[in-house]
Amino acid sequence: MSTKMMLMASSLTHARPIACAAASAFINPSRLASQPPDLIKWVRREGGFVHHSIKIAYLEEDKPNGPGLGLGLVATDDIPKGSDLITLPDHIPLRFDAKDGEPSTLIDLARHIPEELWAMKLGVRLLQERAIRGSFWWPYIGNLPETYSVPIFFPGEDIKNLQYAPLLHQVNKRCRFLLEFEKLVKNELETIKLDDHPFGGKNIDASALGWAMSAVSSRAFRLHGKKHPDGTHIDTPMMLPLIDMCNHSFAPNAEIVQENNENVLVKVIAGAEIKRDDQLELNYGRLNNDFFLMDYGFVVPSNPYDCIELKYDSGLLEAASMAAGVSTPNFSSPLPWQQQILLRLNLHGENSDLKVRIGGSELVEDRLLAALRVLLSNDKEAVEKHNLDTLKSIASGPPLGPSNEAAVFRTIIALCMIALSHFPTKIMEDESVLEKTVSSTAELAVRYRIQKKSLIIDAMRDFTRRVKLLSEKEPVSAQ
Ligand SMILES: C[S@@+](CC[C@H](N)C(=O)[O-])C[C@H]1O[C@@H](n2cnc3c(N)ncnc32)[C@H](O)[C@@H]1O
Repeated sequence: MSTKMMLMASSLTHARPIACAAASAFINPSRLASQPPDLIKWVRREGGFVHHSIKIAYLEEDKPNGPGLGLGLVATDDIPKGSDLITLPDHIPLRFDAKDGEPSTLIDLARHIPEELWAMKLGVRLLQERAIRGSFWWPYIGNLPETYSVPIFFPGEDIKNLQYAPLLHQVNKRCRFLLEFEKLVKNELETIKLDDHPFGGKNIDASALGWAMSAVSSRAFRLHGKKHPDGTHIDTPMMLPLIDMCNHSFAPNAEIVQENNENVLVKVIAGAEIKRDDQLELNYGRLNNDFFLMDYGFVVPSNPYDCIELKYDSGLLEAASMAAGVSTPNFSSPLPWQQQILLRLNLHGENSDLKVRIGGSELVEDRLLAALRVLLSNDKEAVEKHNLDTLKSIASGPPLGPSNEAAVFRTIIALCMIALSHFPTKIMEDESVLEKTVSSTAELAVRYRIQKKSLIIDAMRDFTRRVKLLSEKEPVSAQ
């Protein structure tokens, strides 16, 4: 990683007027208001419903996956499955609703935000409300954390400590965007009259923008917003006060339901029986740990959706197949019929998508599996007997025979070994780092990289077991 990137990242940790406080405050992030307003009372006063057996509580639980849970919703009594827990009327969620055709500096600024950073778009809206004295949303905003444990706020050294190139690339990209956007915001607002200033004349720097982007990425939900003329709905990211106090679980006991009711926009119901003192948990989605860390600031241990990303590259595949003892010239010069299949897999050609995944419950991305099966076979007729779906499926057994399948799995094991060798430290060394006293950001970075390495090792184990099973069925040659 370049020094430039570390500098950029660390520059976001500077606290300025509207800003995100230093990364060291992650352990117990305080709220924007020193004495935050009562959010439950506010939601009820505004016509929302909150189940009488719910409270907001500080969860001291020492989670081994991040800086702690912070606040959460907890049941003060047993709640039966199916009960309504929270309902919010339409005017409570905070969204970026540009009125058609109406000129606005905020809309002009939002035009410069790439689609993938949608959280920044809603983030500028949040900053606008944060700057308004007496904003309708202040009871909500005052309850937001002052800091976020996302990598854009890590000191440069701890970004480096993540050790995983695809994530470093994403963090770098976000930091670069924030610094560029800071300049653009300054330019656009330099000569604006105070009355038209979207942030009440306040200075908005990269740190403030990063705070807002993280507040949104860690708390917003995508719901059906306005209707298209054809009746379908536009998915709109919204901040859902109080509902966003629910923490994440892949086995949640609460669910978000969108109503077709004029007065209620969204509600949360008990998806399972909830016992007294249980936390109310929602599923944030089938995300890998890169997204959990970048958007939410924590990692999920043994996350079934975690994976590693590789570039489909002939040099890399050649090296892996050679290490696996199954080398073939087909990776660098595929035969014309093989090339046709690579085209259909979108691994060849102009608009190809060369990012492929290994690990997690999917084990190996289906496109990579099919490509390896095809390239490690010289039997055109045998390949053409199968449709693409069969070639992509790991569950349907070895379509091109056990020895082809074993060669494929060995190549994947070698790819895993190459990926593992790119991490500068071993898991044992990482674990010994965690035994020492380290900063919360260093700890989070080390926990993240341990999870990445563990998933690679798990995938290698799984494929080794599969090779063994295949060799029990039929003696497998090295070729
Ligand atoms: C939607 S908010 C939930 C409320 C939040 N705990 C708070 O204090 O405001 C999401 C944030 O909660 C924390 N969080 C949620 N689920 C978690 C989990 N399973 N493990 C660790 N932290 C979690 C993370 O900081 C995340 O960014």
